[in-house]
Amino acid sequence: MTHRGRIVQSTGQWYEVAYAQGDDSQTISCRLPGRFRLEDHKLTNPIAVGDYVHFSRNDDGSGSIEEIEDRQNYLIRESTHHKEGNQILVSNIDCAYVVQSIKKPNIKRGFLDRFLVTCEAYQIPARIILNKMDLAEDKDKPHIDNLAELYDSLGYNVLLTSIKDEESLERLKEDLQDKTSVFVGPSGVGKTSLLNHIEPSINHKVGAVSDYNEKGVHTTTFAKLLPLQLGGYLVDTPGLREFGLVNIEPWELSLFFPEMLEFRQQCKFNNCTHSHEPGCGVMEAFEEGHIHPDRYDSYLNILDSLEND
Ligand SMILES: Nc1nc2c(ncn2[C@@H]2O[C@H](COP(=O)(O)OP(=O)(O)OP(=O)(O)O)[C@@H](O)[C@H]2O)c(=O)[nH]1
Ligand SMILES: [Zn+2]
Repeated sequence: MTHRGRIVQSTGQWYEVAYAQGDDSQTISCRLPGRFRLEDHKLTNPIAVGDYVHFSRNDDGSGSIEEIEDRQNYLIRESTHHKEGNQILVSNIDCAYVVQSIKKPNIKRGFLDRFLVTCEAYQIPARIILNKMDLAEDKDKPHIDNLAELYDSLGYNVLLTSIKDEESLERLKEDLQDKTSVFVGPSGVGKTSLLNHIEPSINHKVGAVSDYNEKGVHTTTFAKLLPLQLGGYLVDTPGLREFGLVNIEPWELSLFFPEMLEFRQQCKFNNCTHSHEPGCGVMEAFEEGHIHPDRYDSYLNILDSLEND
């Protein structure tokens, strides 16, 4: 007889699997039998935190993983152990939140757009958190409103938060309920602070540099799923900062800009990069004001980095 559960943590050899036991949630340490082989040779791990699995119980109280369900999506990073290949960091994510602060540090549009492209490429729904709203002055507000309007119109919900504004945190909690979510964003924007307010039991150190040990050496860390009292999980993975755009060809980039989809079909060349080609539907749409100049600018910047890779 097998049971269904979800991997919430891993040491590389053992997998902690959470499963429902009546109304409660339990965990069991499981091993992955050697017969599981990598089918996709670009990946270095056959199983990842976030995977839904079926396991059987052993006499000693441990479990054996019998089956891994197909993944809805996953985030990868280039493996640090293997020269080639990517490691799945975490799978089955319902929503990725790109966290930025409106001040200290300022909003980084480049980071934001790059990350949204990554989410589109990995088929992970994305939302945006603009944090530290308590630092906004009256003169900043029109700019913030414009930004929120732009990204909302592209299908990325924008949440305005401050750890000093309880109401904004309640809205965020409602958003997170019963979902598996991940927070990403530059250093210092308040990711840890937000997590601590949402789930005080997590109690991470604010301002801690979690990615590196005291000597500044990168430490290999596996992702974890932190259960939320309100239902759902938050992904805790320091390695997320390094993850970038893997395997995107320059001509594909516009597939991940929702506002370009309609216009790219009108391009004369089907491998058009919308940067210099004649008969380009995207450039025409930009000139007619259908694509925001800042987004087109981000597009060109990312294209440039893909072409020079
Ligand atoms: N004014 C204000 N300060 C905040 C807010 N949220 C976080 N901070 C402060 O911003 C600083 C950085 O917060 P962290 O939570 O460590 O930021 P982080 O994004 O987790 O940073 P890394 O761990 O480096 O990625 C701390 O001094 C927090 O107290 C907010 O809403 N308003
Ligand atoms: Zn084009």
